[in-house]
Amino acid sequence: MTKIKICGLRRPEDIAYVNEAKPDFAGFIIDVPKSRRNVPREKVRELTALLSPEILPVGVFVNAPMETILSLVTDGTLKAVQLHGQESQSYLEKLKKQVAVPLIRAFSIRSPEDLTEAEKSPANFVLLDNGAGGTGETFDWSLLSSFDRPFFLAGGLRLENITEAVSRFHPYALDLSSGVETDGYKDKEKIIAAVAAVRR
Ligand SMILES: O=C(O)c1ccccc1NCC(=O)[C@H](O)[C@H](O)COP(=O)(O)O
Repeated sequence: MTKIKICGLRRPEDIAYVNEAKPDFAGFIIDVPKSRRNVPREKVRELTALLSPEILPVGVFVNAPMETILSLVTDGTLKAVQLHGQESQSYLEKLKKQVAVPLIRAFSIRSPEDLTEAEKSPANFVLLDNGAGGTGETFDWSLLSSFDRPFFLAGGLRLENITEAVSRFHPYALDLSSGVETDGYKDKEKIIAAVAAVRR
């Protein structure tokens, strides 16, 4: 069954919402000041401590120093890591040798060549997204027709299009952020409805 990740959690209320909805993954945008969903690394520990143990906390990083990631993985704060910047393949391979948690590499999909790159990635999972992340916009899904590895589908997913996304592409997981927000904040009812729709 397709899994679901709710990304961009930053308040204790957001954690209460996901604890009720029970998605598979909860994403935290860590040390990315340009994002309105930014959570400083010191606060991530407080938030993940409130998270229900069956939900996997994922740290989302943009060109972060590797030490930041290592400290949050080795102390058990994060159970998966998503690289959403311009991290090189050697950075990813070095990190992979040092952590035992799954690595998710994000790709911005604009052309068939982007998908070819994603297919070759040494990451445990790839996440196919639109733009730099958290844009609330889909990419051209028709490009996905021959994509051939398990993937997280991201970018502009919301209640109105997740059923189509699951039935057309059978992704490993869906990743939602803007689509489960109202006025820039996570919306409990939208989160609950999205998780229920994917589980159906
Ligand atoms: O959400 C952000 O603000 C963000 C900023 C910088 C890097 C990544 C970011 N989000 C990563 C995610 O995994 C989002 O859930 C994904 O891009 C989908 O976002 P949306 O289109 O808003 O559903």
